[in-house]
Amino acid sequence: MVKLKGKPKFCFSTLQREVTLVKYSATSVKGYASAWDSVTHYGHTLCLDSELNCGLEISSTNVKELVEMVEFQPYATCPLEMMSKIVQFKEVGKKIVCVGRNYREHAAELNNPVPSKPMLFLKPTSAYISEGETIKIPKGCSDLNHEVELGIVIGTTARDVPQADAMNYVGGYALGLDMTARDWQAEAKSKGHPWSVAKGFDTSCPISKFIEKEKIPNPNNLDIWLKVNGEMRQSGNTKDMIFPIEHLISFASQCFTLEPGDLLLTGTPSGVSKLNSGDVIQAGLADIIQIQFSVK
Ligand SMILES: O=C([O-])CC(=O)C(=O)O
Repeated sequence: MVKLKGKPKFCFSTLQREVTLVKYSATSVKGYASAWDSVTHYGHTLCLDSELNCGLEISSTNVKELVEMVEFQPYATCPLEMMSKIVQFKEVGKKIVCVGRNYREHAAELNNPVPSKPMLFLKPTSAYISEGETIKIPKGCSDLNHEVELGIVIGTTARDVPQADAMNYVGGYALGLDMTARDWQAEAKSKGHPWSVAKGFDTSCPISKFIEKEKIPNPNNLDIWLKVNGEMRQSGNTKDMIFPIEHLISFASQCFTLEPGDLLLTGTPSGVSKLNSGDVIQAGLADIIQIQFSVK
């Protein structure tokens, strides 16, 4: 049991009820919790002690102490109900917005020009698979490629947001693969057709579980890598993105209303290569998360 010292000072309203944010420290994360609610928030289940309306019982084993009351945080304008929902972004999100050619070396390896503004395309959410499921080489595809990417999970509805405010709309992150039928993409490119089939087929978006926003203080400087059968194929850093996260969110929000749970995939570093049935893909984001998928 962790007890708050003194009276809560900072309150804000959610759709449900008035809550107070408190800050607690843990060995690995810092999180925010409501003192009068029982919510799963950033992966920690927090329960109100009914006797002490300033008390919190935190079920996570590594929470050490309550640090302080915190001031109103812009991202907390997302109602707590919604915040706990975006952890389920695969279920609640309505779209996957992808960015093409956001790393110079990747544009060069496929002989593509570097874009002067973000190049966006969409995948359907039916493309999602989670660990334990298999990437299926689509029938008729003879050149399935991996593209590892940092994903941004939108936390709050974003429309025409300026770059300076863009990070306030981030709810969290995920590590994703933008699986690409390269032969189908090449054919579409040559005919001036869209990439929907080459990029949006079933199982074309293997994705990690939700990563808490707090775990990534600077998403614009993160090692990102991918191995096939234990061999490193892609090894990059998000600092090499042509358009950083703030730019991408701002730009994308001028094209589409970004809604809570939507995913923005930020482009892939160089090293993409052909996959075969039986291959095993491992990918990682700094020391934050690793994923594994097999190909069939
Ligand atoms: O298929 C491509 O090369 C475009 C793309 O998605 C990326 O650059 O991440």
